[in-house]
Amino acid sequence: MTTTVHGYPRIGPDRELKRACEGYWAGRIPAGELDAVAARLRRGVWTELSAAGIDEIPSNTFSYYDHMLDTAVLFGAVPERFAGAAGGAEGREAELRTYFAMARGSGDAPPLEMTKWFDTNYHYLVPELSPTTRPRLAGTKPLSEFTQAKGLGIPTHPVLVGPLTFLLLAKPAAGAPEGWRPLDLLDELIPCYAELLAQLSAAGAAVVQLDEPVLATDDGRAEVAALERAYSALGGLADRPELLVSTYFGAIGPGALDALKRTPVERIGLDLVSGPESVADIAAVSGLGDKTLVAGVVDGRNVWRCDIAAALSSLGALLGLAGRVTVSTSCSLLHVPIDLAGETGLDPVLRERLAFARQKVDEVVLLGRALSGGGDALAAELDRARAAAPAPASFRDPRVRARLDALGDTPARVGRDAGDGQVLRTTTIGSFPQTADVRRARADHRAGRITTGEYERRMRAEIDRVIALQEDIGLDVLVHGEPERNDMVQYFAERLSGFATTRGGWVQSYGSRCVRPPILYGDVSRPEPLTVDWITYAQSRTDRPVKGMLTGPVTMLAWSFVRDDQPLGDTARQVALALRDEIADLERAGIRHVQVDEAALRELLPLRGDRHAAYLDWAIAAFRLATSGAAASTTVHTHMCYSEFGRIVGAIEALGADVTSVEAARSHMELVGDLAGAGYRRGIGPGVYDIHSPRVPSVAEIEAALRSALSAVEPHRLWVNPDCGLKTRDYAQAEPALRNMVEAARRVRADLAG
Ligand SMILES: Nc1nc2c(c(=O)[nH]1)N[C@@H](CNc1ccc(C(=O)N[C@@H](CCC(=O)N[C@@H](CCC(=O)N[C@@H](CCC(=O)O)C(=O)O)C(=O)O)C(=O)O)cc1)CN2
Ligand code: MET
Ligand SMILES: [Zn+2]
Repeated sequence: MTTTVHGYPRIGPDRELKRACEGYWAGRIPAGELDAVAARLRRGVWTELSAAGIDEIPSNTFSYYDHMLDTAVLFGAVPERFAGAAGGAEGREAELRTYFAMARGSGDAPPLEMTKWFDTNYHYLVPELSPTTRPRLAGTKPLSEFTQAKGLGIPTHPVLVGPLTFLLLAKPAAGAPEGWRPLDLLDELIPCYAELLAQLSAAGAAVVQLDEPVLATDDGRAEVAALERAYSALGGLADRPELLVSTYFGAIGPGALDALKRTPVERIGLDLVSGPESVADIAAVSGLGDKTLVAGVVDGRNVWRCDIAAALSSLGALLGLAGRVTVSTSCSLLHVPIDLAGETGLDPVLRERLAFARQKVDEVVLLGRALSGGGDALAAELDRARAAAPAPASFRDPRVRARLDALGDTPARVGRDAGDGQVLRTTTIGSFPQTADVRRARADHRAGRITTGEYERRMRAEIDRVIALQEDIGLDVLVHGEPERNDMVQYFAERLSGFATTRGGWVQSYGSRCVRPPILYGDVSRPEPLTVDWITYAQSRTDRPVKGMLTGPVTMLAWSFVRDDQPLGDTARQVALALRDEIADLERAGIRHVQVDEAALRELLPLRGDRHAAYLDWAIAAFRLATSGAAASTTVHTHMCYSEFGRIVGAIEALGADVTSVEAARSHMELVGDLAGAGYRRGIGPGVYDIHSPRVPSVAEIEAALRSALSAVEPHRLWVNPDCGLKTRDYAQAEPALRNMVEAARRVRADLAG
């Protein structure tokens, strides 16, 4: 019985990669130093996995920014607009500048679009392909990382994004003919993979892992013929390593499984945690013959300890259905924090139930040993697991359960925001730039270098500044700027019972940006108001309305690690109840606008269409529970990130918010038309510029966006706002952008009036 993991976190135990990349971008460190940090981090991962006893160690799971971007660069898919991005630099420096320009933009060249990696909080850069793209093997990253590991005496299996996933996640570049699909490049891309496989084989790689998570989606499942063609071609090569096609984030279904079975690939990886029905699928295709099943039984997406007894019994059942079984994680460990060891502040009762990446590696190794007949270590581990098994009674709160039972289902609220004669009202999404001073104040407070009083004084000073600035810019509905929040989810988790937060449990969200997802382990309740002091302080500084700012139930769940002992919908209701109480307190304090962010509503949408309705049911019910207590005179706002809303436009109406702000800058206001088409009758704030890029939009382009939105929505329903919060920008970008936005709204209003 052998063991492997599909991938490992790449940011480093102390977010070394974040600091190195940000240092390089700011010109503080040269390319050579960045590369040296990266090489040390890779070595750290390989030696750790090797010392832990993992048999088959992955390589090329490292990335400076994102593995989809790496793959685009590897196959020469660098859009023309980045041709000048190297700016006269040469060699490695030129390579890195072009690479980061694709991720972050440079000069007039906007970056590649960024979007969610399946249903995770990781974001990838979307490759742009067109019929004129000529794929070629243009890079050496997988080969050089393999060689680096080999030089350390560690044989690894290089991991590549598979051709189907790469092409199905790519988008047609602007100007590609209607009806053309990136998948049309498959036959041209296969020889590039073939060339790479030959190189890896020559360098000594015995196995190569090709990741095809797209097979867990409806789009992927529809491409079974392409799947078979691709892997028959790669499998048919004379000169190649063994191939592992690894799939995750759900079952791939008997169709795709049978297709893979017909190809010559030697190994198939299945995620038995998100797709337990895979076991039946394997039986349905009469087993995998002499192929190896790489069985993902240790959850790579959540932080709960593996139920070793259950994992053993499912592995046992699989032994007869494949030539060999390799124990693995369900997916890459990219999505969990690195090590529990540093989290000494956690309640021991909870801590005992947790496993981060490093602990999951041990679980995989333990399962491998157990199945190879090493029973001793196992007996102790089984005892430990049994002791931690049922959730302790202290994690339950009967009062919360009784209140929820009594409330039952709540209808959508009947909003009344008719604009009061105002049109094209201007606002922002909530956060203002998190300056170095603000973050330093928080770090100083945490370390005890400044008192709570001093910390609060500094945050109030920041709020004063943000309010004064918004008045000066001329915005209509103001925000307090969220300076007191380390993160829009963690801030609330730190104040709600039932959540635990970590000191250093960082997980990459995109590029150098990381989050510490809280752990939602017990019944949720609100010991005291969460935001009322900050919002009422902000409101006391201005005559204009200030929006209260809350994070919605779905987003709290999506960006936390959530208990798995009850349906997500039940947990969401508990969070919603706490928010409902908070909104009541905000209203009592005189607040007239409340925004409940559901940034992750789209993200948590199940990958399979047949599961959408059930998800949307509980997601909408939770939002309604949170907001339906609000008075008709309160304007309830919500905000959602990302423009792919096609499948949830109907749900947006059902939430019952008076105003919905969404990302739309990149989709040219199409969303406004879609919403109108789906019968949405409430307020809409299509983001009029992209905050993810440092570029300052011109008045003219914002004006054009507003005019195009007005073709689908009446002026009193149109709100004017950026497409997301400003926390990742600095004031040098945020302030001129907001001034241009307000000026554009003024011009369009003047036209409407005249
Ligand atoms: N949870 C979540 N998911 C999300 C988003 C989001 O806002 N939150 N937004 C979307 C995009 N994703 C994002 C994810 C992270 C960040 C982000 O800005 N992260 C910050 C960290 C935020 C944070 O937790 N800040 C803490 C800790 C900051 C920190 O690193 N402090 C230093 C010291 C600070 C100093 O001296 O300057 C340290 O601890 O070492 C704070 O402010 O208190 C970062 O990586 O830099 C932005 C967007 C989608 N998913
Ligand atoms: C990622 S959605 C962000 C919403 C939040 N209110 C902010 O402005 O930062
Ligand atoms: Zn957002």
